[in-house]
Amino acid sequence: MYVRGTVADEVEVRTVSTSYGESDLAEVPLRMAGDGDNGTASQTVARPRDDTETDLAAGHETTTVTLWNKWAESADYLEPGMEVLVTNAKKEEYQGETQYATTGDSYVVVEPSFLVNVTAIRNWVECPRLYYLNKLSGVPLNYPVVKGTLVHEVFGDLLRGRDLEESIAARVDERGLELGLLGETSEAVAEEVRENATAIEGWLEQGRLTEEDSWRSEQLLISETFGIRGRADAIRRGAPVELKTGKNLKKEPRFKDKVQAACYALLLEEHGGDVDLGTLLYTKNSALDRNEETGDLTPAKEFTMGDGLLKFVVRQRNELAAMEIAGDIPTGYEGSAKCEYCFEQDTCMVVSGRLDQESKAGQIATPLPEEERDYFQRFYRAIEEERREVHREYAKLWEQDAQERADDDRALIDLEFIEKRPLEGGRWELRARRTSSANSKIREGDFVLASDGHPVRGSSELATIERLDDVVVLTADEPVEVTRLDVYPSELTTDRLLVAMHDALLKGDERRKDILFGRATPEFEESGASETHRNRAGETGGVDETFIDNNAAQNEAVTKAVGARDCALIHGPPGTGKTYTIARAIRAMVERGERVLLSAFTNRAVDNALEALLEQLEDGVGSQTQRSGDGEGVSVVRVGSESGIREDMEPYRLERSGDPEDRVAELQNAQVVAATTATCGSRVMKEQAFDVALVDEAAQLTEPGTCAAINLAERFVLVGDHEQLPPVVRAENDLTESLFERLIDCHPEAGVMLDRQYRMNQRIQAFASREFYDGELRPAEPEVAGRTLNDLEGVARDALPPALQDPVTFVDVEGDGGQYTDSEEAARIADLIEQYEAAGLERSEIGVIAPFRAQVSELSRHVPDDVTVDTVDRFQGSSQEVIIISFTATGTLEGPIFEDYRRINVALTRPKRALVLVGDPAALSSDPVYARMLEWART
Ligand SMILES: Nc1ncnc2c1ncn2[C@@H]1O[C@H](COP(=O)(O)OP(=O)(O)OP(=O)(O)O)[C@@H](O)[C@H]1O
Repeated sequence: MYVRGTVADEVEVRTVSTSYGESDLAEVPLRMAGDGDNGTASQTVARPRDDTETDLAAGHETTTVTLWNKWAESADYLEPGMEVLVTNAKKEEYQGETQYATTGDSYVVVEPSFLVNVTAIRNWVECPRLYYLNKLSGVPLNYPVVKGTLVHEVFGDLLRGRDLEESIAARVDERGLELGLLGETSEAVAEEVRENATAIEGWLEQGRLTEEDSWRSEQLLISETFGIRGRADAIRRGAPVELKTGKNLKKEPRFKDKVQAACYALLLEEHGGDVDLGTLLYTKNSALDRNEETGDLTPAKEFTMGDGLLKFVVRQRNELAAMEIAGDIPTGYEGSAKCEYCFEQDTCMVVSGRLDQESKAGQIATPLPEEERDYFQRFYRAIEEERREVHREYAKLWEQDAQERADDDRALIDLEFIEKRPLEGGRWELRARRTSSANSKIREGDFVLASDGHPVRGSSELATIERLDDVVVLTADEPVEVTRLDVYPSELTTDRLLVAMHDALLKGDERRKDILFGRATPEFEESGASETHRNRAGETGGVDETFIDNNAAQNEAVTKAVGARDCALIHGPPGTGKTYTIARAIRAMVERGERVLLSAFTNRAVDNALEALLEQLEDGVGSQTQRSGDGEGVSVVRVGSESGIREDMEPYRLERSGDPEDRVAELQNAQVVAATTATCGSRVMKEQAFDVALVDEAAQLTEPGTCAAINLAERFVLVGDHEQLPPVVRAENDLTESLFERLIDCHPEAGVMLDRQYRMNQRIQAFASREFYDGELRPAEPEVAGRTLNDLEGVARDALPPALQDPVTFVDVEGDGGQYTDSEEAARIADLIEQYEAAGLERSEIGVIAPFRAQVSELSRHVPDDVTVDTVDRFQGSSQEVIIISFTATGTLEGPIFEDYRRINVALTRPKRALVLVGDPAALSSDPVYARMLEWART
């Protein structure tokens, strides 16, 4: 029987005398979420399946659960509000009340929904403080790590039956760029990987891999009971095999390695296995070491997985989870590691000194100013809250059923499996047919969980989506008879935010921090030759040039960007030529011999800006742009994955595989490097340095997200519009305000607002200009101000009903009273589209925006497929000839319909020639902003 609930009050831990001697116990007051009895009491783990929930499930009663002996240690970390799960509990009647207690077979799991990574538990056992430091500063690019990854990849290949030499050659080739950055040659690395791999091959050949041996290479495992997830290197006869590239000449496996194997054993048990054996394969303990007296001759060390070890692992996991939930910082005293043997001792002391943290290793270095320490703490917590939201996403993998996941756009379900085909190198291609056209967040190129029905309980594997239309084509390491795909929540973004913040504060330049914290004012070169500018190459020059002759604000923006010694901020309302201005500024910088980083939040924005830059460079420098730096012209590279980058930018994409020297030359010699801010936090990009970083869409980036890019450069230019969409974050905290917005407030003198727009008819822009830009936004040219549908070929404005002939129209629909959908509005919008079509407009020139996903689905049922229908977020950055907005509100309003007024600004500024607002005037006029909008639309 399992018991699960929330700690209702303080927990008391005490020692009692029993007939077996002294025992610790903890009485946990628990508000029950449910209990269950799976009827198989002999099983070690009773899994909390829905079908096992019984009596108390609906009761939410408070009871007491007694945790005995070592489980009392886990009770030490419990705080009211935390969740606890006890497996194999026994029910007891005490003074007429039902209580529970652990048995000899019980596990106690603290915060089971918080999925802890197996490697995190391993690091935690080594030293909790080390685990924290790794989290803060990330793993830098270094040879042992790259080599370790290569050996693991070759191991996987060998298990899948690939030839050793072929595998080594292919895997080393794939890492050309990283090896180049590390100054390694392919031959030397291949040789070293071969040495390591020989141990593995020898072991596999020792007759252990017989016909009966059932093997599986890497497997992603998630345990909803223990709150652990991880990817086992291999599973042999149902038991975990872990590969270690480090040396171990002792007879016994290292304890932390055993811990790792034990985690996988727990995961496998939950998946129905009965695991009592673990194997650790040390590649540096082979025939090479035979002469060593102490050496064990076989590289594989098998060990029995005792109950004590498995429980120890869960207790360690509990300690880690509890600390993460409470947001505490480990000091190092929690573990038994000895600081004097630790490679990270210096780092540990510096971090604790700079942040004034307690550490077993002690403190050195002077503390950061108090405001920086406060900032660190605030953002550390904010990022960790964000991480918790990602963990909640994991929990939804088993808490929601298939249909709920699909309705949330997080899964594609009910696929019909077609086939699995072996690929070269031992991987698999999987195909399945979609049986519905349901929407989802899953896109081509995504990494997803492909399963035969359930992502956690069934057979599942991480797979890449190669193609996504009626048939889904995936590639994966292992064949899965796929019938369902789930979004795989990734912590990579949060990991990188933390590292970016750490780098900005602990490694950051003092002048930069003075600017970020408002302690100094940004400086600019004066125009005129008296002031000089010196770039990294030592060349000088003044900003005394007209860059753009038909738009004064854009010209000022470029001048500021080029002449900024610290930073410049370009505020660009919709359609004001942000991309054009960025491109012109980069061209000017490149002409001055500077090395430039071009970044943005999304791949789409990076590609747009790059496209504009390529046009500029061809106009300006007058020579071909090219990828590698050894010819004439400006060398430009785009760093990112093949699936993320737009096809026409592919020629500029930095290839990662190939000869290390060539690859690294291509990157190092590039004058312009374009990458998303997430990629700027990658190990490869962190090795790069730039004179200046230009960041587009900066108002949509969190502060640490922006830091990932600007950390790499001496000065920076942020471009964005804080009156449009804010950063996309799950939690409500400090991350919701962008660095761009904060700096515009803090250093208005560093900002320029682009005030001429090239998109909207004058009538359309009037409201947004007044409401969001103090009336300063104006059409750039008479042609823009006067644009109408008549200018479009084949369109006759007169053919439209009179109401639609005006560039802005309000269509009054009372609505059906639904909360998130409105079928009346949807039906009316379908009619409007027909009317536009009848007047000669192409459907692809019309866009429909709705505040809720549910209304987007409703609209999709009414309007033809080739009309784009979506929420505002998907429309940001794009424009259409005609935009129709479905307000989906009847009667009254509670707060702004689009959550935030900035969303309505985005919606209203997408059209070029016609805007139609569809809604219930009674509801809209109850909000002052919408009331003003209504008045404008109706006049
Ligand atoms: N100085 C200029 N002279 C002529 N055309 C311009 C100028 N600046 C921008 N444009 C044109 O205006 C249009 C919008 O420019 P751009 O795409 O750079 O705007 P944006 O501000 O990036 O747009 P969004 O609001 O969608 O992000 C483009 O067609 C561009 O060529």
